[in-house]
Formats: sequence, structure tokens, C-alpha cells
Amino acid sequence: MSQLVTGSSSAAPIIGRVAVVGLGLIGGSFAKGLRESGLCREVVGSDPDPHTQQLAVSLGVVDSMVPDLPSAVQGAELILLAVPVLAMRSVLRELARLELGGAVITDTGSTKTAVVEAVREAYGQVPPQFVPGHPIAGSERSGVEAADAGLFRRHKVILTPLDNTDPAAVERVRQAWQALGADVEDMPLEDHDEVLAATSHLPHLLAFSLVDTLASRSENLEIFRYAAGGFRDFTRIAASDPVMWRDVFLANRDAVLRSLDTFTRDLSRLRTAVEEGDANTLLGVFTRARVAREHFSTILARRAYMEPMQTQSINFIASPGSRVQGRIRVPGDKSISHRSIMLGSIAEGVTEVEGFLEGEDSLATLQAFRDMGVVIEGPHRGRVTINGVGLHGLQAPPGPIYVGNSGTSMRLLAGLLAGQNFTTELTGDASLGKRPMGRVADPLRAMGATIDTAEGGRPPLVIKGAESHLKGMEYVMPMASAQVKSCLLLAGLYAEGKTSVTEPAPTRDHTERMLKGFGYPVQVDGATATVESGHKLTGCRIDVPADISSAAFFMVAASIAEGSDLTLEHVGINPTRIGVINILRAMGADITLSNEREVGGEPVADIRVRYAPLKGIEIPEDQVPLAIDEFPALFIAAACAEGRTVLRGAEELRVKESDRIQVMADGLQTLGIRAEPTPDGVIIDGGVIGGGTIDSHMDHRIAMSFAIASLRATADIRITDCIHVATSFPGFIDLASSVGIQIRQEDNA
Ligand SMILES: O=C(O)C1=C[C@@H](OP(=O)(O)O)[C@@H](O)[C@H](O)C1
Ligand SMILES: C=C(OP(=O)(O)O)C(=O)O
Repeated sequence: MSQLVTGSSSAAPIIGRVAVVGLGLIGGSFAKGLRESGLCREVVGSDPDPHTQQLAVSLGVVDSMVPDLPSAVQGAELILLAVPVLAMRSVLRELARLELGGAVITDTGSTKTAVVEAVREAYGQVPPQFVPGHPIAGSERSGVEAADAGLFRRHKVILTPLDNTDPAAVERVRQAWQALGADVEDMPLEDHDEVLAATSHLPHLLAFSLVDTLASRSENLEIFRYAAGGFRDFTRIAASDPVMWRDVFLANRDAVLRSLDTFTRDLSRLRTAVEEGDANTLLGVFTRARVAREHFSTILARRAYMEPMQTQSINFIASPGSRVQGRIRVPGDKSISHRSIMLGSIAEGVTEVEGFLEGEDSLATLQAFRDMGVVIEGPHRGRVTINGVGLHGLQAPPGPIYVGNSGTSMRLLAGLLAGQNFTTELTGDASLGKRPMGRVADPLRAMGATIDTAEGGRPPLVIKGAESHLKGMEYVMPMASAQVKSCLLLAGLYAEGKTSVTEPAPTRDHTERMLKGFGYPVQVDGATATVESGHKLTGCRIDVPADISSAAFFMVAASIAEGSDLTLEHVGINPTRIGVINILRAMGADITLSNEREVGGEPVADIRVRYAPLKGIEIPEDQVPLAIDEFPALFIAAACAEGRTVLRGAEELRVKESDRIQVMADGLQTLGIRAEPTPDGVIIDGGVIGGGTIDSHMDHRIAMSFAIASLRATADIRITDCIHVATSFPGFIDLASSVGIQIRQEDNA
């Protein structure tokens, strides 16, 4: 036995000896990183290659090299097998003959089924001490000379423990990887191989293949000479270790073949599109791919259009401030943005949208239509181009449509999807999962739709378009809801005869206005809106005004902070949305509108707000639907007003992203304000706002409202879980800071 020794690291080790078998890039990096972490007393390496043995010691990768395997693993508490997948078999056979005590064995093979098979063959069964693992890290560099202690930092390591694997062994392996800065996740074995076949093995195969194809052409020198960034980027991984990759493909044959078949099918579709000059298909594939690539990290983290990250949370810390000043334009109107995508998609021809809200909610709607085959370019600085497919051109999406936090997406889509000839499942996040969908499912069923909901009429919704035969009806809404109204009008585009919806109080009428803008006849008669099927929508231009619901935070901010003078540009002032202006004015606010004009069927204006002392009022009930999303901000105004503000007739607030009556009352009380919730409203006595910690309940409007409250607070207000602010108001902190509201973000990984 030859033993080469270097100095070792010192910090209090909790593992004794670690043996690393196979000192290539992965094994070497693990060994080196573990040595530096101080987690173990010594790291012993084993590798048959004499050059590697030398280097491993001189480069400080291991404490010592013990080339013969039995001696290397003797007395080790943790053994890492980092040899190529096909070499695993012979190493395991040798290990199986040894008495290793309670040593935990793990590996780094990139195909887990093959490794586990090899373990079973060697041992007769997989020992509980064996923890299959796979670090998702690598580099086109190979060999011990490339060993890098930081290689796994912020990379994923997937462990695929079996039913009989000892949890303590799993924990030990997890601990070792975590010491190297890796994120360790557990996954079922088969899932791992399937996922890796698609995300790692297939791209490597393509890269090797493309370079080989080009290299074997006679003009290859020319090709390589002119091969610029694209070629270099795409083929970088073709420089990876051929032996290792040969083994990977032999070991993960079936999963790779499945991925390759899917890819081959899609590639031949693209070939046909190129051959036939099918520009729409090409653009569709490219835009979908580009978006997927842009949102790669968020998709990977299952955010954005997908589940919000469980582990990530953002807190706001808003500090007491003085006044707000300046001219700003808040992002585009959320309600209008949703509708622009929906109507643009089912229109004939191209729709150009400007001022589109690039928030998670409206992006979820955009993604839903992409999933249904609509080619949508953008958004790029608020510009979106929708290549409409006509009323009957949508295609079944490949899977459930996930709309995140967005009630508007789910309810409006429900109506539209009831008219399609395919089945769709609509799902959302935990907050949306609690919101009532019976209000749309019941009337849609009455029109002939087949819809399944979860218990209590909650999401997910399964809408069986093909089993539905929609018939128009006259519906009198029990609550004032623009979402319900819009849902039924959209279903009405597909229903036999006329569909009319009567509302108990005026609600936002963007759907009616926009349908007309697309050339679709809508009859509005007092509280009743009616559509009839048999007409078509024609693509058009849409200029989305700034969202009055987002502007509302700044209107309140300027009204409560002494010395403020703020102008909000190009804000939508549709009469069904201006409750916030009416209510604030009734409280004494100084609000002036200028530059009033109409843009694409929607009135807009610049709104100037100057500080003025506010007084408490009884909020007129007819204003409630006109300010439905602005109450959290208005409650802050009430807390800063002199005297009592009373709100009634607003029970709808209890079924928004959170129970906005309860959550706001709780928050205000935390800050020292008397706020008494009632079943349909709240009673707030103005007073001095103190500091404290507020739970936003993952509700964007709660978060932003308390951030504004800081202007009048005596100490910092810390607001937890503010990630959902991005649903309606991306860039809120920066814009708020630009006018003098001091909010810091605290990321909790
Ligand atoms: O139609 C719309 O775009 C919306 C309608 C309102 O919901 P309800 O219809 O539930 O009142 C509002 O709260 C929501 O933010 C957007
Ligand atoms: C209620 C809201 O939105 P949605 O219903 O679309 O989730 C809101 O933005 O305040």
C-alpha cells in the first residue's frame, strides 16, 4: 500500500474518515470541498491512475491516496463512489466482499436505476446503508486537475433513497453535500432517470451529434472557422468526457430513448414547417421556447406561472418617511391586460397591445393562451403581439393550466373554456385554492357546461368543453362581480342564442368595452349586458392605461404625508373604477384630474394628489364595487384620518386573495389603530400609527397598503411574505422609492 500524505484541515470534524473512490472532476471536487469544510477528520482517495494519485495529493484534493480499495475504505464512515456508471459494478463487487461496519455508501452516478441494479447484483439486495445520489454539477473539464471545492455550491444534489434506506444514512449524505454548499433534494429513482434523460442526457447527445456531423463534412474547416457564438454555446458540452457519456447512454437507455423519440417527432415537425414555409409554427415554437428560456430559473424554482417557491419569502421593511413628490406612471391595468390577451387570442388577425402589465397574474393568462397554441410575441416593455386564432382556433393545452394567484384568470377563462371542444383543468396556488368558484361554475352549468370543482366549489376546475352544449340565458347576479359577468359574457360568445347578465350594482365594464373594440356587438341596457353568438372579433390595437388600483397606493400616500405633491400619469379613470377618487375626495383629499382623454375606448387622465388633512366618513355603499380592490389602501387613509370611518356592504372583501377585512383590521390593530371588523365591513378610528410586524397573508394589496402606512408611522413596519406584490405591481419598491417612500426588501432564502 502506497500512502502519500499532505496536511489536513482543522475545524471540529463530525465525521471521521471519508473515502472517495474515483478522483475525477466530481470525486475530486467532493473530496477537496469536504476537506476544506472541516466536516470530516480525513479524506482518503482511491484511484487506479498513477498520475491522478500524484496530483490528488499535491493539489490538496485528499489527505492521502490509498490506491488499493479495501485499504482505502477500511475504517471509513462515509464512502463516495465517483467512478463512471459502468465501472460501478466491479467496484461494488469488491466492496460487497468487505466488512465495512456501519459505513454509509453513496455514489454520484448520473443514472440511478443502473447503479441500484449494480448494487443489488453485488449485495443480493440494496443495503440500508447505501444512499443513491447524483450531484447536478459538472463542467466540460475533467480529471482531478479540474477539482474545485466550490463546484457544488448552489447546485442541486438529488438523493434517491429506497424504501429500506436507513434515514440516518440519508441524513449523513445530505450533511456532507450541504457542507459543500449544495441544495439537497430527494426524488423517486425512476423520476430522476426520466428527468435527467430529458434535461441532461438528451442535450449532450445532440451536442456530440451536431459537432460530429459538422466535423465530418468536407468543408468542416470553413464551418469551424465561421462558427461563432451560437455554435460555441450550443456545443460546449460536446467537450465532455466521452467515456462517462458512453456509460450514461448505455445505462439510461430506455429513458433516453423516450426523450429522443419525443424530440425527433418535434424536430420533424419543425422540418416540415421550414419546408412548407409555415411561419406561424416556427414563430410559435420559437416564442414559446424563448419565453421558457427567459423564465428558466423561475420555472425551475416552480414560480412565476407555477407554484410559488415554498422556501423563498420576501419581507418589506418600510421606514417612516416624510412626503412624496414627483411624476410617475404605475404599471398597466391588470383587468384590461388580462382581457387584451383573452380577446386578442380569440380574435381573427393580429392584436397589438401596449402598456401590458408584466405582472404574474396577467402573465399567467398570457401563458395559458400560449399553452393553447396561440402565438404571442412579447411582452417586451409592455408591448405584446397576439396572433389571434379566431373563436374556434384554440387547441387543447398539454396539461393543466396553472394561473397562480389570479382569480381573474381562473374565472374569466372558465367561461371561455366552457365553449371549447376540449377539456381543460384550471389550477392555482394555495390562496386561489381557497377562493369560491361556484359563483362561475353554477351559472355556467345552468348554461349547459360540464364543470367539476373541488369540494365547496373551490379550484381546481375541470371544464369539459366537449361535453358541454352551451345555451344562452338571462342571469341575474347575486353579487356585484365583474369577473362573474365577464365569465358569462365570454361563454355567451359560444352559446346558442343570447346571453344576458344583470348586475346588482355597476362593476368594471372592460369586457363590454373591449368586445366592442374588437368589433363584437354587445348590448348594454342599464344594468344588463347582452351578447349573442355568431359574430367574430377582429384583431385591433389596445393601449392599456396605468392601473388605478396600483395608483391608489400613491393617491393614499400623497394624501396622508404632509407636504406631498404627486402626479400619476395616464391612469385609467373608467367610471366603474373611480370609487377610490370619490371616496378620498369625500374624506377631504386634494385630487385633480388633467389631460383627460380617451384611449382605445377607455378614459384616462393624469391625476395630481396633494396632501390634505383627511376626515373619517361613512363610505357610501354604492361606491363599494367601484373601489373594490382599493379598500386595503383606503383603510390606511382611514387610519390617518381624523375621526371614524365606517364601511358597510363590502363582504366581497372577505373572498379576495385574503380576507381583506380581517387581515387589514388585524394589521391596523398591531400598529395601534382601533379597527373593528364587521361581517360586511370595518369601523376604523383614525390615530397614531406605530411600528410593528404585519403578516400580509400573501396578499399583494395588503403588503403594499402597509408599506404606504409607513409614511405616517412612528417606527419601521415590517411586512412579511410580500412576494405576491409581483402579481399586480412589478417594480413597486423602486417606484415607491423614487417618490420618497422608503421600503427595503429582505430576502429569506
Ligand atoms: O374583472 C376583473 O378584472 C376584476 C374584478 C374584481 O373581482 P370580482 O369580480 O370578484 O369583484 C376585482 O376584485 C379583481 O381584482 C379584478
Ligand atoms: C382581487 C384581485 O385579483 P384577482 O381576483 O384577479 O385575484 C386583486 O387584484 O385585488
